[in-house]
Amino acid sequence: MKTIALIAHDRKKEEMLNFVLENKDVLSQYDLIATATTGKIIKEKAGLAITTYLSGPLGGDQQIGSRVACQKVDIVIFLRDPLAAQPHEPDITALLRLCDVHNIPVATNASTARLILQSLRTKA
Ligand SMILES: O=C(CO)COP(=O)(O)O
Repeated sequence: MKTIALIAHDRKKEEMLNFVLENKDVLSQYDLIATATTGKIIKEKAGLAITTYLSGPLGGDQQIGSRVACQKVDIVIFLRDPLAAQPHEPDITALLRLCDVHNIPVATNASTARLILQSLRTKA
């Protein structure tokens, strides 16, 4: 089964939850992984099974980056907050870089994420 990583910064968590609820039918067919707080919200509010890693500022982006480097992640949906500085900015940059290194589709906003999921729907 293919794996999708879901990550959202604090001010993007509501948008992520709405996106997940909107696409629950597709997402439920994939293995889902997430950083801690994002995953907890998705588990509790959308009722989807999801493997969680550490919170982003504590190393979660790096953990997911290592899964990307090991070719264990097929799609990354990372709703970044472009208007707030993050203490772990280098980890975020590293994760996005690894997606490019390994040619993994990565969405950093909800519109792109919707387009990617649309392509999964047409494939199915
Ligand atoms: O900070 C994050 C991504 O950089 C997300 O971490 P949380 O899902 O734990 O809030």
